Amino acid sequence: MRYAHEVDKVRTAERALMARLPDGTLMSRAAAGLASVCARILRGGRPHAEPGLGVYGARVVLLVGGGDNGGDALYAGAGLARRGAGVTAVLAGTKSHEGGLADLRAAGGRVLPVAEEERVATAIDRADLIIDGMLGIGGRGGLREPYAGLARRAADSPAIVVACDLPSGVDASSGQVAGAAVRADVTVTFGTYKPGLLVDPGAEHAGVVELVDIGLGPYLPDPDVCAPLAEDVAVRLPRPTSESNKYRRGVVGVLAGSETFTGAAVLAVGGAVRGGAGMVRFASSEHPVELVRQRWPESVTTVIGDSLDGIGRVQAWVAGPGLGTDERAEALLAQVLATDLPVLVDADGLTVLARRRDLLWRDAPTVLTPHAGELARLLGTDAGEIEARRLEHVRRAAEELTATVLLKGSTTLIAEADRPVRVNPTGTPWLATAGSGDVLSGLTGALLAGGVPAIDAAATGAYLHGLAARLSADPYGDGAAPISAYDVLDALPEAFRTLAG
Ligand SMILES: NC(=O)C1=CN([C@@H]2O[C@H](COP(=O)(O)OP(=O)(O)OC[C@H]3O[C@@H](n4cnc5c(N)ncnc54)[C@H](O)[C@@H]3O)[C@@H](O)[C@H]2O)[C@@H](O)CC1
Ligand SMILES: Nc1ncnc2c1ncn2[C@@H]1O[C@H](COP(=O)(O)OP(=O)(O)O)[C@@H](O)[C@H]1O
Ligand SMILES: [K+]
Repeated sequence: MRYAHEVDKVRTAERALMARLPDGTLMSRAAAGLASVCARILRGGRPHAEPGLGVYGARVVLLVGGGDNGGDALYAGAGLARRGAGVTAVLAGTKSHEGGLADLRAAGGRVLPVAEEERVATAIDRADLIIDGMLGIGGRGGLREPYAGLARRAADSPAIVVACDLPSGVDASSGQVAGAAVRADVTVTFGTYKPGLLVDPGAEHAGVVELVDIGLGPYLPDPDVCAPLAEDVAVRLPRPTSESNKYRRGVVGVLAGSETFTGAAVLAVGGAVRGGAGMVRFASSEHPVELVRQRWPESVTTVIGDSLDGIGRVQAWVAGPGLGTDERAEALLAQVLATDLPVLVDADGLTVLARRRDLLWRDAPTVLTPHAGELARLLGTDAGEIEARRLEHVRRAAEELTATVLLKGSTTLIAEADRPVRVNPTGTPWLATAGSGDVLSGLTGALLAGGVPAIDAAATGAYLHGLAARLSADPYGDGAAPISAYDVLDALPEAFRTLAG
């Protein structure tokens, strides 16, 4: 698991640790870690695997702000200068870290005030590697000048950009980017991950994130956000044993599709079948039932009117994809939510819930899987607001709607009240294709029916779904192609095997 802490918690932990150490110890640990990652990158090591030019003679530019983030960059630059790099520090703050500046000078580094615009521009344009040390966890809001101009210039330079602690302009606690911000190829972060490095839009600005241990671990409280690694997800996968039969593995009820929308039902049932359900019971009107029966003969289908009576026993429900939003859909959704079973609500089901939030007052687990537009309807705001502050909104939704909320998008977030928000690390932008969300709901429903707790089912579903999409869009890791929701379904067995193996 990668754990992330908000700024106030990082500061409290840093204070506790600093009180036990000689002055400057933490900064020198941070700077040493940063310098060694930069040296590795210059030599062509991971996470930049291209043949490197080496540290000796490399042109390194430090963008130095007025706070401790600038101090880290100056000390790291001094370290690189001692290994033979040509280091230029661009001083952009109203002041600069004195110790760091003295160390850089002593190591033979060059110093340029930001006001020397032409020389600064030339240095940035010719750099092999740029260290962004303008703002760290002390940053607030979008970058102001002259930082914003330096960030733009760095973006146009062919240099590799390495952010110190976090890309300047990214809000450390939320991932919000309110204006200009640095786009890094690599971010070297200290002590713990910051939520803004894992959650978009910040995550996208951070590139590959490397954590440097500065000894903060014992002083950190519970995390605010975490991103599971493959092994964290693998242990939660339900695996059939010799004791298993189709009922014990979990029966999923899928309430989806309508005379107008049939594809969503076929995909959601497919997600449930490929998600490892022992059995899928599909309830809908005539046309979708006919199509599901043809494509998934292994499912048990029932044509229903406006009642679910006679469907048979299930252990969890998936309700909503293609269901429509009329009174019948509302009545059926109400019946599903009146059960004492785990229920996942998606798509049209969420639109119905936006006008019938009272249906969420239940004791059994409820998982909601909105995209930003659907969540906006549920919370009475607009999608742009949700996208800009995804973390805040997914938390608010989990609390107000008393549900496990999986917010889809470029980084999928999963929230449940009083728990760290989980960030899904898999996926690809190629997944943004019609119908892929229906596959996710079926798949997650199968995990719920298999007895996986709601937050783990949602996190495992999102992980497998994103992995399947990646395996299908870019099977050899050498170039991606467009995929359909069906391709994601077809890649699910391989995603399971990859994860379990
Ligand atoms: N406190 C510690 O123990 C450690 C701190 N470290 C470093 O210290 C950093 C935090 O240092 P600071 O607290 O000095 O804060 P920063 O260096 O992040 O920046 C603070 C300064 O930036 C200005 N500023 C804020 N937002 C701005 C904006 N949008 N545009 C322009 N200027 C803006 C503020 O006025 C303030 O002067 C960490 O990110 C990390 O890099 C590391 O050395 C590890 C140890
Ligand atoms: N920019 C993106 N990068 C990566 N994944 C994305 C992006 N945009 C959307 N997705 C993913 O694509 C899927 C789309 O689901 P959804 O919006 O429900 O579509 P549909 O309703 O057509 O099935 C979700 O899993 C979502 O997380
Ligand atoms: K920075």
